[in-house]
Amino acid sequence: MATEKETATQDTATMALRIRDVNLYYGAFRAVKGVNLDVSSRAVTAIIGPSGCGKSTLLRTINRINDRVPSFRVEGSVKLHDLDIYAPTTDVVDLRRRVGMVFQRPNPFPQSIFENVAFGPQLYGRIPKPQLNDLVEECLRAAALWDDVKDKLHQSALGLSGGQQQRLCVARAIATQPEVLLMDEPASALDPISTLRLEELILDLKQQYTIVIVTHNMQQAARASDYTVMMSMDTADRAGHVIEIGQTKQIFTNPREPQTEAYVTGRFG
Ligand SMILES: Nc1ncnc2c1ncn2[C@@H]1O[C@H](COP(=O)(O)OP(=O)(O)OP(=O)(O)O)[C@@H](O)[C@H]1O
Repeated sequence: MATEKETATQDTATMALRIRDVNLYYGAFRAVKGVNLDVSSRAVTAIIGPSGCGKSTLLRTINRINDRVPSFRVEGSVKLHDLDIYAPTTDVVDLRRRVGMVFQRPNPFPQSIFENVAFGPQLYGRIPKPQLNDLVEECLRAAALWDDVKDKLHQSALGLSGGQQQRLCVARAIATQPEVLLMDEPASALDPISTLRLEELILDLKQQYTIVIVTHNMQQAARASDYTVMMSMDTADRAGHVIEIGQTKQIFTNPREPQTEAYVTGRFG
C-alpha cells in the first residue's frame, strides 16, 4: 500500500489530484483497496500492474465514468485541486469538462472531423463560428493531426486511420480545455508507428495537461511517463492496491518492491 513516504516522492506543492484512503467496490466485491496517491500537475503518471488489479477502475474513478455501473461504489476522498469529486454537490458534467478521457479503442463519433472536435465546446456554450474554427484548428494542431486533415475537415472521422482516429479523440478530449487527461491503454489498438506518434503527442501535451495513463506496455510507461504507480492484486481477497509509487526512472531501474521488479522485467503478471 502506498504510504505518506511514497506519495512524498512527488513535489506536494504541484499536485492536481489527491486520492485518499480510497476503496472501490462493484457490489460486495472490493476491486481496489486502500489507495493513497497524489498526481502531479503537468506531468505524466503511468498506472501499471497485472490484468485485473484495478488500474482502469481507479482511472475511471477520477472522472466518475464508473457512475454508469449501478453496483459501483466509492469510499474515501478523490480531489481535483479543491473540488471534491464525489461530493453530492459536484456537477458531473462540469467535472468531465475538467477531466477528459481517451479510451482504449479510438471511438470518434460517426460525424465529420470538425464536428468531433467542435462537439464538446458547443455543448458547454454557444461559440461564434470564427472562434469555433480557430479552436478546432488549435486542437487538431495540438493533437498533431492538423496537417493530415486540414483539407478534409468536413469528411467523416471514420475514414481516418486508427492512429489518426486516436489523435482525433485526443483533439476532442482537449477541446473543452480540461485540466486532466485520462488515457486507458490508448495505444493498445495502434500499430508501432502510430504508438510512437501518440507517445510523442503525450510528451507534448504534458506541458499543458496533467496526464494519467494506464498501460500494459512497459516500454511505453518507461518512455512516456514521469511517475509510475505499480498496482497488484492481494492474494487473499483479490483486491487491487498500490504497492509502489515513484519517479519512473526509479521504478524501472531501482524498484523498492520485489513485485515491482518482477513485473517491470516481465517475470510476473
Ligand atoms: N463493471 C464491472 N462490474 C463488476 N466487476 C468489474 C467491473 N469492471 C471491472 N470489474 C472487476 O474489477 C476488477 C478490476 O478490473 P479493472 O478492469 O479495473 O482491472 P485492470 O487492472 O484495468 O485490468 P486489465 O489490465 O485487464 O484491463 C476485476 O476483478 C474486474 O473483473
